[in-house]
Amino acid sequence: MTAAAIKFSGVTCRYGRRTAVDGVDLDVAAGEHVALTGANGSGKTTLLRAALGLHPVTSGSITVGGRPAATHGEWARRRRDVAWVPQRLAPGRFPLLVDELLDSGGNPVAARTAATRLDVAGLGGRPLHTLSGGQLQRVFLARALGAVAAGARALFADEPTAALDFHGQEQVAALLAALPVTVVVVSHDRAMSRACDRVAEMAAGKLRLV
Ligand SMILES: Nc1ncnc2c1ncn2[C@@H]1O[C@H](COP(=O)(O)OP(=O)(O)OP(=O)(O)O)[C@@H](O)[C@H]1O
Repeated sequence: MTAAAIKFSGVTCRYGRRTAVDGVDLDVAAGEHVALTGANGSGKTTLLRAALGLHPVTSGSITVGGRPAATHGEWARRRRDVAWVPQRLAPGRFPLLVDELLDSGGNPVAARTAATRLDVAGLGGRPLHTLSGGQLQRVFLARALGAVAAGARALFADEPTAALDFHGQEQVAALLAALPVTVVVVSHDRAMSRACDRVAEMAAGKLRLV
């Protein structure tokens, strides 16, 4: 597995007439770990979702390992290349079970090993919407670690420790720090920022390096 460089060039995203991400340029080197911080509503989630094709880019471009994504096949590859830990469960999803989610990352054995490490191994038969916030974050992370084992070259995580207890925050920061892939993690958690190589801060849709 080789880590992938990620390049955001002049990325602008809108919700209707509201600009959420405003001309963001960010180069993340292969294997680098970047913490993305900034006030609530400053555009962090939108920026990562845009890189995964979950929100449209109004202008600019995002490449992973030098590859843009435009066609259906290219987006499918992008989602294999970038493991994703979302902030919360998307509304309106059918009642997926924990085991089904873990298996969907591409390496069920690695995902279940990660689930054991993250203390959620016993939840396999439960529908996702019945989990607590912290349990759900651990399950999403276990799935993403399965995706990395299956060959993902980067991992994006959106506030993966927000619902975790103090021990969980330290555990997840250490786990992400040890990953040999490129990591971009949205976090308000200082332990996570310290564990990263670099901190980038967003303010009102724009990015500045700290
Ligand atoms: N579905 C949506 N429809 C309309 N506006 C949205 C939507 N999602 C986000 N926004 C707006 O886009 C802007 C950026 O939101 P985003 O969720 O990217 O911020 P964030 O930095 O991740 O915030 P937080 O730290 O609170 O998670 C905000 O002004 C927000 O209100």
